[in-house]
Amino acid sequence: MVGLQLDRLTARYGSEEILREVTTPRFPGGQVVGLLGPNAAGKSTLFRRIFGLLKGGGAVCVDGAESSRPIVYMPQDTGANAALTVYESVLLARMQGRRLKVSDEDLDRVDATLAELGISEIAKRELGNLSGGQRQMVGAAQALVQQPEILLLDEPTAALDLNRQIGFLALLKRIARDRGMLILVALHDLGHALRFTDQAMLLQSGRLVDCGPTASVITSDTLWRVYGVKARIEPCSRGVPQLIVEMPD
Ligand SMILES: Nc1ncnc2c1ncn2[C@@H]1O[C@H](COP(=O)(O)OP(=O)(O)OP(=O)(O)O)[C@@H](O)[C@H]1O
Repeated sequence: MVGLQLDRLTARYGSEEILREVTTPRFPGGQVVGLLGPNAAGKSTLFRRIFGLLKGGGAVCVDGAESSRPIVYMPQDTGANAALTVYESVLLARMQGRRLKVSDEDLDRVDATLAELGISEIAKRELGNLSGGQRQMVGAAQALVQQPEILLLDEPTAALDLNRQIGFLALLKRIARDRGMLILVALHDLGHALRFTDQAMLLQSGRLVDCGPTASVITSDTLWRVYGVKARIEPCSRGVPQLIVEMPD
């Protein structure tokens, strides 16, 4: 099964150093790993660096991959080519790096991905006419249809309503477990992170300040230190950890 480990990764924009020697343990396939941290902490930059869009020091170590291009990245803003339908855009994403000839398996995979994400009914709509949430789901479909071994998702739930946020994150957890995929997902909702991620990486000003099982990373102490928020974590009646935020004075 695939694994990913980051070894002293750095990245800069011009002369400004953004990532400062980010080193992690090996994350194995089958897990969902939350990438957490305040605005401008460097989450998107880390994804770009892992995916190879940015160069820098250190190493992205992938082991156990079966394909030559195991990583797929869904950026925060996936953009929209208005001339394409949803179906065409997802098929186009599927064909990236493959032979030009579309097979029945490719078409089946597009259908299955749209169905899995609950967006089959908008397959024939043009991208330019979609709502923000619909566009975000299509972006997720474009990423998942490629059947990556490692998937990097940058705030994939930011435009989704509560029902779809929960449905989508639960789906990610199932997909990771069932297909042995490693999913790294940047999230601002720490309650969702507690519920849906196995491990978490917490970034602050380009440094990894904590990494490990999510419940050990999201604590009253780190919330105060990193986010400046007073909060406590308590299990609900079903034992699921809940984040209870205190109002600022
Ligand atoms: N193309 C760029 N050129 C120069 N600086 C950039 C560029 N992209 C991002 N930055 C800077 O790098 C830092 C990290 O940005 P990044 O987008 O990685 O943060 P983030 O943790 O994803 O933030 P957010 O939660 O707000 O999306 C910020 O200070 C940002 O202004």
